[in-house]
Amino acid sequence: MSKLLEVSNVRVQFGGVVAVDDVSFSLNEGELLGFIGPNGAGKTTMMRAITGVVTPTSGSIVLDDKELVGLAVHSRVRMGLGFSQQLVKPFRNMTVLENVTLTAGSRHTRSPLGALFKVDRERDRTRAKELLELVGIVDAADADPSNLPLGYLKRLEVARALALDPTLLLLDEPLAGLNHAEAHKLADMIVDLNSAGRSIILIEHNLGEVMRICSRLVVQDNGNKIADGDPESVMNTPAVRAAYLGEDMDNAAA
Ligand SMILES: Nc1ncnc2c1ncn2[C@@H]1O[C@H](COP(=O)(O)OP(=O)(O)OP(=O)(O)O)[C@@H](O)[C@H]1O
Repeated sequence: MSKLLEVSNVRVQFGGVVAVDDVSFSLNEGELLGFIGPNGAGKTTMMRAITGVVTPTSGSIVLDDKELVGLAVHSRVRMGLGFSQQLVKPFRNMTVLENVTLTAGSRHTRSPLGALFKVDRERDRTRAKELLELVGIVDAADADPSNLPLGYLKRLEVARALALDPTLLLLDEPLAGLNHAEAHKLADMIVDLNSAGRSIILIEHNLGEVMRICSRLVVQDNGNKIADGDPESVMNTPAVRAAYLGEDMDNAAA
């Protein structure tokens, strides 16, 4: 299996806080990797280092044999990176379909204005509709996102990430705030995306779903990587159990 992403010795420091401390891991093509750890472990910071929102103090991040560090976010998106954020922030003055259409249009241009002009392009609309069908919210295509429940918004966020047609999809807590049935359904959808060939890194606190769907886990605690391997042996690692002490593992896995 060939390597798609290689993160080497990445360190991110905010003033006196070392959020990510010399972390290395890799992702093979076609993998669904769970990236987990307790609150404040530095997971989102690592994701932001990969997307380019934060700049590592040191280290290297290579996607498809190309160094990402130093490149702007839009360049990384063009190179095949797609991501959904922890906090869902759709454009509220547009319908759900327009939100995804606009993102699909932004694949063709760097300028937000250019993307706006492309909003009516039939090709992007058709693609956007397909994606809404894929994530199961096509019934809300004409709705204003501000009227939608969180379960829909989370799936809208995934559809927007997919509109960029990424080689590597980074999902930051897509299941957060969803009830058991909604989380299960969205997790199944993530599996489907992966089965269709999409490589995925899933940052998630819902350990039950992570254990169910991921083929490998990387665990970060307090900025350090403490485990990397198959889900069962990782969760049985003493360092991982200790990291989650204080968090109720049974609750986390519920
Ligand atoms: N922009 C920032 N400026 C200063 N400190 C930050 C910044 N972003 C994150 N941190 C700090 O870095 C550490 C790691 O935070 P991060 O959000 O990456 O953790 P996390 O594992 O994603 O947490 P959670 O699971 O709670 O979302 C925390 O101590 C946080 O306060």
